Order: sequence, then C-alpha cells, then structure tokens
Amino acid sequence: MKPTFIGIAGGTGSGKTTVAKIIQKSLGKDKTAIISMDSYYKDFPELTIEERKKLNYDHPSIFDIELLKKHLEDLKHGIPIKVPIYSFEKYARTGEFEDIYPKPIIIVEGILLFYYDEIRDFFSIKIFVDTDPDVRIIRRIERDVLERGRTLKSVINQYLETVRPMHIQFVEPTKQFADIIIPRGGKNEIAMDIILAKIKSILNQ
Ligand SMILES: Nc1ncnc2c1ncn2[C@@H]1O[C@H](COP(=O)(O)OP(=O)(O)O)[C@@H](O)[C@H]1O
Ligand SMILES: O=c1ccn([C@@H]2O[C@H](COP(=O)(O)O)[C@@H](O)[C@H]2O)c(=O)[nH]1
Repeated sequence: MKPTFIGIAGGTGSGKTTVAKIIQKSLGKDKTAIISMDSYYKDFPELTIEERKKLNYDHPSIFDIELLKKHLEDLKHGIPIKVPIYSFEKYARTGEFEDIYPKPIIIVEGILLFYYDEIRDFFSIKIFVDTDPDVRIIRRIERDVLERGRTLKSVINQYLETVRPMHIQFVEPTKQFADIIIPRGGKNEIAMDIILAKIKSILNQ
C-alpha cells in the first residue's frame, strides 16, 4: 500500500505540530508517522554560533529541500529514512538521527511546506492552520523561552526582523494551495473531526 501524505502548513506558533499530534493520537502510531520540516534546516558548520544566530530561518532558501524530497520519495517506496535531529539551542544539526519507518499515513508539517512545487505535489490533503499573528507571537515567545533556549529580547528582535516579514511574503501566500484552512488550529474540534473522517475514509479504502 502506497502511503498517503498529509501536509500541514501555517505560520510559526499556529498549531501545526498540535494538529499533527491530534491526527496521530486518533489514528495510532502504527498507522502514522510525523515529519517536521524543522528537521530539514540546513547545517552551517563553517559558521560560528553568533553568525548562525543572525541567519534568516524563515526564508525558503534555508531549508534542505533536496533531502526532504528524497526522504518523501523513499517513504513513498517503502524505504525507512533517517531524519536529522535539529537543535534550536545550537542553531545546528546535532549529528543524531531519528529513524522513521513507512506508515500508511505520513504527516509532514512546516511553515513553508507548500512553497515548493516539488514538495507540495506529494500531498493528498493540504491543511493550512490559520491563527492570528498576536496569538502566534505570544505562543512563540513562551515556547522559544521555555523550550528553545531563547531570551525574550531575541525572540522579539527575530520576529520583527525576519519572522514577520517572511511570513507576509512567503508563508501567508501559500494558503492558496490548501485544501482546508483551519481557523484557530487544533482546538477547532469541528475542523479536526472533518479532517479525521476524511483520513479514516482513505485508510478504509
Ligand atoms: N489551539 C490551541 N490553543 C492553545 N494553545 C495551543 C493551541 N495550539 C497550539 N497551542 C500551543 O501553542 C504552542 C505552539 O503550538 P505548535 O503546535 O507547536 O505550533 P507550530 O507547530 O505551528 O509552531 C504550543 O505550546 C502549543 O501547546
Ligand atoms: O535555528 C533556528 C531554526 C528555526 N527557527 C524558527 O523556527 C520557526 C519554525 O518552527 P515552528 O515550529 O513552525 O514555529 C521559524 O519561524 C524560525 O524562525 C529558529 O528560531 N532558529
């Protein structure tokens, strides 16, 4: 059985990971795998950490799309993949990998997932999580300070300098490619029920 790929895009802090986990919880880990685009940030070992901190992590050129494409191709053909583990504290790959095995449903989530034609074409269902920017920045501050080793000042500066302008220029326009737009994200129970019913019908075909 060829896997069905489900893409979840949306701005930072919109709730993409949360939506992916709700789908996985409902269907079970034996039927689903989750891949985060965050694992495909390019590595810059030639730069110092201070130089890496200044990079634009919200521009389409910062992702290793060739590797992501190869991995999706591999899963499509039943081949397990080794996903690089990324450290937000170090702004670099850790050198470790997570083994992901082919499953009937492969969920991929990321801010710019629908930007690249060659990646977009994999997805049978494209979901865009649409959450207001004020809510997203509040969530991002909380998460980046608690979980990603950032200071309040650094989150605010990064948001104003790169995250916000890149969102407007590159992320928001990819909403046009979505099949379903979920306002407010994973706590939108009706939207989640509709999405889960559709995925279950695909699984039962
Ligand atoms: N609908 C929601 N209501 C309240 N908090 C949420 C909701 N969705 C996500 N969150 C919280 O917001 C933060 C960012 O959510 P996450 O799913 O990681 O977003 P993304 O993957 O889009 O960056 C997390 O701490 C998560 O628990
Ligand atoms: O080293 C890094 C790499 C990425 N970021 C930020 O991460 C978000 C995307 O992750 P979400 O989980 O979708 O929020 C992106 O906006 C980058 O700015 C980073 O801060 N540092």
